[in-house]
Amino acid sequence: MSTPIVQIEHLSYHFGQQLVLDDITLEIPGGSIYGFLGPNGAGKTTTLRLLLGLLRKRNACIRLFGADIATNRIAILKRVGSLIEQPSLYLQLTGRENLEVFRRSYQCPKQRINEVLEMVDLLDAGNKKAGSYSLGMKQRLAIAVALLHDPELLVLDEPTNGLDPNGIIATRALIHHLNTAHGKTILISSHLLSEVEKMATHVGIIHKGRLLFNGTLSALQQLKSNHARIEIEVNDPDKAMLLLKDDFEPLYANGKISVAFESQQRTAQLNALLHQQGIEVYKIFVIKDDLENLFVKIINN
Ligand SMILES: Nc1ncnc2c1ncn2[C@@H]1O[C@H](COP(=O)(O)OP(=O)(O)OP(=O)(O)O)[C@@H](O)[C@H]1O
Repeated sequence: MSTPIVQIEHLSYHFGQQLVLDDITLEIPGGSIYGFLGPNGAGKTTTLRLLLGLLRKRNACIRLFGADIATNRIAILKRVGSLIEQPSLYLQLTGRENLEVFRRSYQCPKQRINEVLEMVDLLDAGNKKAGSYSLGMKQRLAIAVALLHDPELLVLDEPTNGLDPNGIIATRALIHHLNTAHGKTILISSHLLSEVEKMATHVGIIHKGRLLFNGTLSALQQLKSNHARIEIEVNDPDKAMLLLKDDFEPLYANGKISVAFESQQRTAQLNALLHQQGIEVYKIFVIKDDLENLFVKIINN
């Protein structure tokens, strides 16, 4: 297996007396979109700042591309593009001129400006002043700046924050495109599970400085289906409750019976049992806890 692009081992961090990160261990595989998810104040930005060497800690075990950030910061940052704090754009300059300013300091070839404008879908708006851009366009221009030196890893802190629905969709599409068409590994933080669920291949859930989940999105969704229930609507709920009581631990609420989902076979058994006892089954379906509920459950554990 190839070395993960990011490896954090047992990372803790204090601001004064406050423990902000508590023994964080995670890995981000190359080629992934890693959604770093947590409510406000969970410790996402602090983790990202430590990762990029913007905050320092002695003996923190943080490796990017297999090298320790503490001793290889400059070499590592050449391979990383990031958007952590507010994008620092010159609003009186055009999108193209903004890129030219950064291109000179990064010493990238001139043609790179057109390439990154195209990547973020701003080629047509490149000659307009950044001050006239929508928030979503400004965000895309800032991402274009982060892409100038052709980084392998892109770190974006809450990239959809404050955007309108169209801006959110465009940013999501851009992240997906950068990953699939340009091979970028992307780390995005977010406080919205629904957002992460739409973009990420891998997920880390952080709450109060502790990492509660780290794995693939499908593993998280598997966890979700383990929380699924079967809902049943019948002509005689009282009789059905009696029948199911011993084997299925049914719950009754709002005129509906529900039992924990175990397997399709078990669902068929339940249906057959009700049918054999003369109960008419009007509806029987699996309801999955949406990830939002699961997230709340995970963080409340
Ligand atoms: N420079 C700082 N000095 C002191 N405390 C800080 C500092 N930066 C962050 N904190 C505290 O550390 C904790 C984690 O903050 P952090 O910004 O990492 O969280 P977050 O998950 O990124 O949340 P948000 O989405 O609100 O930015 C919070 O309690 C915050 O108040």
